[in-house]
Amino acid sequence: MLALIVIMSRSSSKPCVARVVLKKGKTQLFKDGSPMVYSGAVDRIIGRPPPRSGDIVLVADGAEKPIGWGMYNSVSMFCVRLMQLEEEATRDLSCALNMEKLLETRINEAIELRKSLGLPSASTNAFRLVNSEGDRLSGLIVDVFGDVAVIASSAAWVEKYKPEVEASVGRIDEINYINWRPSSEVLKEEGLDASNYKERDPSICPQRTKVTENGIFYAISLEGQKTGFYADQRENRQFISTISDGQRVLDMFCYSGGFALNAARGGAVNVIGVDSSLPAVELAKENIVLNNMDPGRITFLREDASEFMKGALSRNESWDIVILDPPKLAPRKKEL
Ligand SMILES: C[S@@+](CC[C@H](N)C(=O)[O-])C[C@H]1O[C@@H](n2cnc3c(N)ncnc32)[C@H](O)[C@@H]1O
Repeated sequence: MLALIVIMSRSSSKPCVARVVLKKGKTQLFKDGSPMVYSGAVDRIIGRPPPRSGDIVLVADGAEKPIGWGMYNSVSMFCVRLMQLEEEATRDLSCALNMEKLLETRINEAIELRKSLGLPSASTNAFRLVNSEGDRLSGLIVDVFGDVAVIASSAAWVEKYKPEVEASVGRIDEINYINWRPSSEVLKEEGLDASNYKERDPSICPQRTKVTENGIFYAISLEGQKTGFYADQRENRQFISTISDGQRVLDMFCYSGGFALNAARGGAVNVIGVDSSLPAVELAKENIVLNNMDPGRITFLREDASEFMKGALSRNESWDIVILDPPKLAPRKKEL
């Protein structure tokens, strides 16, 4: 049974959902779960009037049989972000072709999954609640820092459904503040000019917050890099604390000092953190004070990584442990 066609025929409010028909041999990738339907995979689009950016569309195989539905974008190289596959819609019709309901369901699933992983826990109140494709919400990231949720949007549909996303996240008991952070550069490629979008409203969300992770406190600037904190390195940061006793440690690309602080807490005799960003280094220095650490054993320097390494080489300096957590070296093809 084709659940999506049944829904369409029953619902007078969705009378003309266009169909994006894939080229022969191009469907498996999407049936297997990749949500980004790139333009090169599309054979034709059926629908009068043709779909506009932000419309819900069906994605169909070469025989025009729907394999799922998603959000259309006429500008992006990903012309559809698949939101739900046909088989899932067949199992539970409640979310089929219904973005509001689907969003609420997916975000609730993400909350339950994190709870099953023990997040938040006694050892941390900083974690990624929604991880874009990983939680089948391509383009949406939600990080939780204590009672603040930072929402990073990198898809046009996320901006379109901003009120619904905020409402779903706002229903979480622990959350008192929401900070919306559009990824301007990526959204440009989605056809949105996000350069003048208002970010944090200081009367609604503070500029700073504080979290704890593995017994270390971190000041977070909600205007800082990405969402403000690299929650993904939690386990690696903790690992460093277990191998640092008596070691000399270099934390290259240190941001707010996470690896360095863990090394110092783990008994390192000397720790240096290096980052080219002044706000990052200031935050890292603030975190030394916040954690009552000995400033004689831990130093943060604002310097370019290559320059620092050239200097270290000429000074014949070496370390027992070197952590390298660099930014993307070639974020896009043209920079290769
Ligand atoms: C992925 S983040 C590091 C996150 C950090 N390890 C943590 O656990 O929070 C990469 C860092 O590299 C810094 N960075 C970028 N280019 C740099 C360069 N040329 N030299 C030094 N630092 C750089 C950025 O400012 C950013 O803080």
